[in-house]
Amino acid sequence: MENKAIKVENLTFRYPDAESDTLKNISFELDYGEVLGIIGPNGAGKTTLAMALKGLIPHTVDGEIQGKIIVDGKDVLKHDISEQVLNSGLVFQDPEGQLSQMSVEEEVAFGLGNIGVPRAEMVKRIEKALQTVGLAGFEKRSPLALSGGQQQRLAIASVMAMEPSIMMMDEPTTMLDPVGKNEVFKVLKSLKEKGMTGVIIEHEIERLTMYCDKILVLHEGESILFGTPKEIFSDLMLLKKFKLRGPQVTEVAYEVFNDKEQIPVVLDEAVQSFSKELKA
Ligand SMILES: Nc1ncnc2c1ncn2[C@@H]1O[C@H](COP(=O)(O)OP(=O)(O)OP(=O)(O)O)[C@@H](O)[C@H]1O
Repeated sequence: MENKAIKVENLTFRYPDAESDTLKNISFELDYGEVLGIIGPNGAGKTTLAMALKGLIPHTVDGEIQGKIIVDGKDVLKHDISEQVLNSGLVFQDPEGQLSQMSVEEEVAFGLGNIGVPRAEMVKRIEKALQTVGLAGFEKRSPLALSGGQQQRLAIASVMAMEPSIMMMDEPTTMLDPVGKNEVFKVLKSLKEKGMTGVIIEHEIERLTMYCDKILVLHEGESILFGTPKEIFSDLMLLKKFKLRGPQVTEVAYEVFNDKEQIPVVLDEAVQSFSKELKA
């Protein structure tokens, strides 16, 4: 039996008064336990797609939508937004903008209260979520007194505690300094190891290759490429056609290796390929 975490079929969307479609006939599937990275230039439609997967489109953001979106077995276009909260959690770019409560533990509790999680269960979930993102011991602090990386980890904990079947993140590290970025990527890596199903919009291609199972490349609202990081990033010529770059190791290796089948897309792989080349 077919059981996909996400199934998108011929999704087309147009904002009210827009002259053209922002999403054009997009189709892809994601299995449970897989992480999808969405990349593409500014204005390609990445955030719009994330909002559609989450059900914000069309339930809170208006527009003309066609096609099918099934997330965790539910038809997003037919279900009310309140049901989507349980389905998929969304972490945004701006860490401070998504925090509103007085203390770290209240921040995590807030969403749980909204979905009616009983008190005892809430305490357990808060502890587990803060532990996972490395914020145990910060329960009583003000979210606003945290660093950017800590704030974003708190935002992730708040979403995680709701136990959504799919975690969605829209550029969760873009506004962070290198230390904050590393902190968040470490958390994402550990969530991935725990079997998280996720969707992440991210500009840091090097990072994406490390923990995404699939990559979707959007360009002017169209899904131009979909596949494994290896399939997508080793074809540099194709990426360049759409003004995208590959991981740095791939770009360097492309100049060195004749056998394009052997082009690495992650650092570990590159080290192996280069040492083999040097020995040859
Ligand atoms: N509410 C809206 N009404 C009309 N057009 C919109 C609206 N929101 C976004 N758009 C347009 O839809 C297109 C896709 O925007 P979107 O934010 O989804 O792209 P993106 O790939 O996430 O870009 P970025 O990388 O800059 O965040 C853009 O042309 C944008 O101007």
